[in-house]
Amino acid sequence: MIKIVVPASTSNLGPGFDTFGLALGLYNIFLVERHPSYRVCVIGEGTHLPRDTGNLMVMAYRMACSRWGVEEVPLKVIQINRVPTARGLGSSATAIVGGITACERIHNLRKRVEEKVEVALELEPHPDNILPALVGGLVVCAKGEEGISFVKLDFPEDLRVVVCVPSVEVSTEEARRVLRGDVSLQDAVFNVQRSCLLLASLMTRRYSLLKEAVKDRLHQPYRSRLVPAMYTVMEEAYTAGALASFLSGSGPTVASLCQGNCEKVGQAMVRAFKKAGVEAKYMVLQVDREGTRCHEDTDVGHR
Ligand SMILES: Nc1ncnc2c1ncn2[C@@H]1O[C@H](COP(=O)(O)OP(=O)(O)OP(=O)(O)O)[C@@H](O)[C@H]1O
Ligand SMILES: N[C@@H](CCO)C(=O)O
Repeated sequence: MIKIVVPASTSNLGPGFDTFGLALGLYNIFLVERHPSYRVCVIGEGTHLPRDTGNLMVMAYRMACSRWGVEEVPLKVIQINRVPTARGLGSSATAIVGGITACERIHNLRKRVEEKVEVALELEPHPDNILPALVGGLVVCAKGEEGISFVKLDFPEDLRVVVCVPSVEVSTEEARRVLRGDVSLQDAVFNVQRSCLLLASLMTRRYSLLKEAVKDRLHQPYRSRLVPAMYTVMEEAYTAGALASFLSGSGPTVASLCQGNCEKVGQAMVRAFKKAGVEAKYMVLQVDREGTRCHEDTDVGHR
């Protein structure tokens, strides 16, 4: 049996829409072995997920087999999910990366990251959750005619990510539908400035700049109507000592970067959601620096 461990991720980080992704120390585990027919068992988050070939992990496995010219063998998959689904924490990316990695391992292939991303993009067209799930750390990515370009950067070790996960679900599809197809030059410039400032302030540890650097005009203003009290939750996080606060991916989770005060920030965000009538929970997470890892023929413990 092969154990594939894939990290959750938060993407966009405010202004870097479809560009920035950060791997988180929260994992979905896929236990995989050859089997006479496809079988999927889901433990933990997402018990509603399909148990057959309609499961995204299996779809990704089959897609990789087809693109890489190997004959698929049916799999038994046990998913141990810790990443909440439809919350902007890259759950679908873990499934896609899990399936592609299963193909690589089951069929003894060695593929470059770029080749894996190419397959993944057929199932999820934006790379900002896929790449951190694969390689870990803070990833800057760009999709072009020649394929994917990306750089993995070292995220400051002293920062934690406090994620506040509300009980409401928002699908990525819905959260992309509410966006505008065109943007003004002013808004484009606003986001370019802040995206660059965000990377510069993280790389030089100038944390006092982060609050300005995570402001966004391309997606958060439109998504705020899908996420009750979104801006209030961010404000309360700042009051409690957060350095930066933004919508995690397409939401509805709100993520805050903290150097200290993690519990205080988490509790403040939960209270703000509650005031708006929404139950929520928080988690204090490290950044994952390794990305997807595999253990073969091991005694499978639950990580
Ligand atoms: N762990 C998983 N295993 C298998 N399929 C999944 C998993 N997580 C999500 N999916 C599938 O991905 C599809 C798209 O999910 P969606 O983008 O709405 O949520 P998400 O990926 O959990 O959210 P996000 O990417 O914002 O974290 C869902 O229909 C679901 O079937
Ligand atoms: N960049 C994507 C991430 C989806 O999780 C979006 O914001 O729609």
